[in-house]
Amino acid sequence: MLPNINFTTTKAYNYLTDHFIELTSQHLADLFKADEGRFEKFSVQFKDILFDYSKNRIDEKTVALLVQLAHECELDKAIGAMFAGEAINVTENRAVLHTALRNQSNTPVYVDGKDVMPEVNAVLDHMKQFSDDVISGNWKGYTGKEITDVVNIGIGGSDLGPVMVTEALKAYKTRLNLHFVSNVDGTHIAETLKTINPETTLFLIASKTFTTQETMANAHTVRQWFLDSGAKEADIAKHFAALSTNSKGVSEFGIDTANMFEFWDWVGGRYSLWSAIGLSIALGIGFDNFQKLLAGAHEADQHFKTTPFEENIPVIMGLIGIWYNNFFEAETQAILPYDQYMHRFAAYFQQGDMESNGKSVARNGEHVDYQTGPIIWGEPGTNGQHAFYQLIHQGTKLIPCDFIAPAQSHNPIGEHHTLLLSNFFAQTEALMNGKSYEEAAAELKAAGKSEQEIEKLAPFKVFDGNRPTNSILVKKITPETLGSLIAFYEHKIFTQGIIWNIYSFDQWGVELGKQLAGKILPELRTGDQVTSHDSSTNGLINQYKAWR
Ligand SMILES: O=P(O)(O)OC[C@H]1O[C@@H](O)[C@@H](O)[C@@H](O)[C@@H]1O
Repeated sequence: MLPNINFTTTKAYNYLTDHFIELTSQHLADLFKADEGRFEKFSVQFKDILFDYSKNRIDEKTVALLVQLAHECELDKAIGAMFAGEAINVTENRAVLHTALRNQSNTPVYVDGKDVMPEVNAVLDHMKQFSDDVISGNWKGYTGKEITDVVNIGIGGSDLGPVMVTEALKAYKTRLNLHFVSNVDGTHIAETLKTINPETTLFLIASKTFTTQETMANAHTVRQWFLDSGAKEADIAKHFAALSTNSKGVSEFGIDTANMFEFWDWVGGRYSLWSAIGLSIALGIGFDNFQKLLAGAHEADQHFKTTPFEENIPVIMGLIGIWYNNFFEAETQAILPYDQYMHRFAAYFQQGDMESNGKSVARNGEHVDYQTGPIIWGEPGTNGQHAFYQLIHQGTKLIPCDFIAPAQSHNPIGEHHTLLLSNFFAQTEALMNGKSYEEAAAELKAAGKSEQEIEKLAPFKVFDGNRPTNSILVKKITPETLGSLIAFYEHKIFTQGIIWNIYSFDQWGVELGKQLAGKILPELRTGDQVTSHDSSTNGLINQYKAWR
């Protein structure tokens, strides 16, 4: 059972409200000047990951009160309930056990009295054997040729994780070329089909439910394309595999259940890259590396489960997020990886975070009267610097940012990585310190500007600073560190969901779009004028019919 506590009624929340007033008058740069030990105090190293949260608008009292808040909200109990396989996804009556998928220590994990580890391990063995076979060329297509290309067809959680991870770990690429088709827009599949050969392509139909409209439409299109190219029904077994919880749906589609990689309803879609949904990852970077990814996540799980909150990276990340979301009224959170390979990391956690904590009904069924999940966004540095950092530095909104960078590059070309990292360090420093009027004026003077020009220009060159950031410096982006990093973000989301007293593992909001599209689809199939909606929707549909 999850606790049911309105965090705004806790003692800690009350203290934090007063403390917030004290603290907002202090500039971050002054907090650093006043305390030489700030970095040591507010940073945690976990293996090859250094999490520095000292450039946040916090002091020791803030951290103590936030930790008290976590205790009052019974976060420890909630963590225990998740790892123990309790049905904490209450609205779907399901356990939440992505942690069991990477439970490399193999201790039993029970769901309804049954240990799930034997099944988890059996699917992992199947994935190993299959991916080894395909990568080695042992697995042949219907004309006897080796597989060269793998197309993953899936959307949302059945797409974003594998895309993000295979991009982030491209340095570990096997000989297979990966493609991902998600959008129901025919352009996505059409453009992919132009680049592949049916004789040497393996299609992975990735869908937890095996009913998702987009995925089914794309799957049927490729199946037809495959048969039209000259293959027979019997050849499908050599070119199609399914990653799903729905074995009935898979066999009805015509995929041999021997080529089905199963997972279970206790794996949430947006937490499923660790499951059979990760088969494209195993094919793309090799099974050993996939297993290292799981091992890295498992280590982060142990850290989350056993470390006191004061030293617990995902708990601190979550609490600091709450500090900005609920006290500073920050609406968004930027994730800024200084690593080109991680260019889909923010997009991945857009789903991870926003689908999990984009909720407004508390666990007691009542509407919340406080803010919940933030808007997540971001792009890799340094690209973002030349696009939207202007607003982060000088806009009117407070945007807490996570800066992530590896100390070692997989591509150490010339001075590139040093240049990249100089930007990484400089940005968080500048966001913290800002630039005073006097400094701006002095710079203009040094550039030879007249007193009059200085007076005119200096106000625009002032930076308030005091803008908060986390810095996550990792030694290198390896499968292990990436696995840990993803798990930390997952547990950050969990921590916040517990404190906001919401259910983080359902997604009823997504269902609405599916229902509405299902209602309009039959209307689009005829040429008849539509009058059943509001005037805007009718007008748009009728104009579409006139133009198509
Ligand atoms: O894996 P399937 O079942 O196709 O779902 C794909 C995606 O569908 C969406 O509507 C959401 O529910 C996501 O959480 C999910 O990842």
